[in-house]
Amino acid sequence: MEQITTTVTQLPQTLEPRNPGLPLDLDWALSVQANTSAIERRCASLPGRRSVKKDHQAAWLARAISCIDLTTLSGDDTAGRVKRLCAKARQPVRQDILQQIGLPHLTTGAVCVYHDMIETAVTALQGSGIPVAAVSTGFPAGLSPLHLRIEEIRESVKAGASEIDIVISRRHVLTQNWQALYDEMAAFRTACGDAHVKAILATGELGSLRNVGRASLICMMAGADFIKTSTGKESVNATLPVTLVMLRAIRAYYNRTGFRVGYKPAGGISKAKDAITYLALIKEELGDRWLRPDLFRFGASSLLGDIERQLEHHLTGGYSANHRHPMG
Ligand SMILES: O=C[C@H](O)COP(=O)(O)O
Repeated sequence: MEQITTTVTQLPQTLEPRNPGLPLDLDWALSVQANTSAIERRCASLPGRRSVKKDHQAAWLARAISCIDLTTLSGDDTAGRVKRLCAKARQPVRQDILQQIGLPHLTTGAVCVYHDMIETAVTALQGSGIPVAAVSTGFPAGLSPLHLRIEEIRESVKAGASEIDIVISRRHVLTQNWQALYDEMAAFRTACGDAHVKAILATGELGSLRNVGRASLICMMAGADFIKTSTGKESVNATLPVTLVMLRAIRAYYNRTGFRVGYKPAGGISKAKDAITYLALIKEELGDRWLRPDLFRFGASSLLGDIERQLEHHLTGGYSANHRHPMG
């Protein structure tokens, strides 16, 4: 596969104007269809067809690291675990490896935590420029009262989160109540203020790829900065078919409005080779501009460990044991 051309250190930070959203265009949303068998065929051919040449592997893996929202979302999270995670975000790979690949200042894209851990993460990341993302709005089910979900966003922004990962009400999609979905998303966006908002669709619970495509468009119309597949807690999380549908919705939205919305697959992505497959699909569907942390993130708790092992293998020829790459 062709090399990623710019190195991570040369990447500009956020350049994009924020997506301001549009009035709800129901005709457009309802025109979205999804040919499931064609989508599945295209995705099935992808991992075998795309192979990254050895020389380019380190650049692709480094790019993947720069796009990780390094995540811990467990009921037993502690300040100690979050601090260790933040140290890992600051220095995701052994320093000698970072030196060898010429990226001594490589960091992850963000750290993603529950509300209670925001202040700990903000303090631990001070001076690094790494943003803190908080999951919000009654994550993962999103079934608490709307005014409390909105208040939760405000509290998380006040606590220092600069990115808010909201969950949509799946029932609005399942009952085709697109106006309610649009209004909810618009209210979440307003509550976020200057913080960027990622709309988690929980695609494994939306019933069909067509619903995924329609919900993607509606959330973008209501001002989402990113659309994200999953909470990581559904029984089916990020998949390539869902990714293809969401990327095409992002492309359609860009073609019509000129605004670039970001994409975040999340849940169950734990292997370096899978990360490269995702990057390759983004490159094919949206182009290089989307392969940067302001427009692309992996939501992942254990992907970094495997990438670190693969980088080490690439540079030394040997694999280290998993326990040498603890996450938190
Ligand atoms: O948003 C991130 C996900 O919750 C992480 O899921 P994971 O633990 O399967 O990597």
